[in-house]
Amino acid sequence: MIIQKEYKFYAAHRNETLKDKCSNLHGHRYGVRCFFEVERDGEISTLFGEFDSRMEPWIKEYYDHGMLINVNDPLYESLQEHCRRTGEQLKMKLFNGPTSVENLAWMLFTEVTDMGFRLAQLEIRETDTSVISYTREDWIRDNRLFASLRSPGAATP
Ligand SMILES: Nc1nc2c(c(=O)[nH]1)N=C([C@H](O)[C@H](O)COP(=O)(O)OP(=O)(O)OP(=O)(O)O)CN2
Repeated sequence: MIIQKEYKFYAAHRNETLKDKCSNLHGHRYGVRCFFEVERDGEISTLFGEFDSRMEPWIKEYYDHGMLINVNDPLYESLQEHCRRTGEQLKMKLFNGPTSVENLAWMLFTEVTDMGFRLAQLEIRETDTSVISYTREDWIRDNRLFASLRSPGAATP
């Protein structure tokens, strides 16, 4: 059985590897739709609130009103320097590669799995017109790819 739950967060990012408008610092309202695989145990399976009580604080702490940033992006060095100089603590979610929605999907799939939930699929909406569907098979394939490259697509927090 599948339970769908939807979450959202607002974050800044840029994709410095794309030499177009996407390399400008900008923001999105990211939509995250989770497809949780659950087993019925009597009247119900997993309470909706069990998902929310893990997912909502996580998204709020690590993603919401933060900045997704590739540690290899020269901007990251400048932001670190800014934090050192001013003492400000900017919320940055670190990626070991471009902050593409594909890498975001891998990162979120890994984190949700680490929480103990079993995902069949994630859908990530970046814009009004662009949504990616990321399945368990995609995640397994990416894990193999990143292991062979010895460099994960995204860093854990
Ligand atoms: N495969 C991917 N393609 C693109 C990604 C991505 O992560 N994976 N990201 C971007 C940009 O970051 C961009 O912010 C979104 O681009 P785009 O859909 O072109 O933006 P629009 O303003 O045109 O959105 P509309 O909703 O169509 O107005 C680009 N591609």
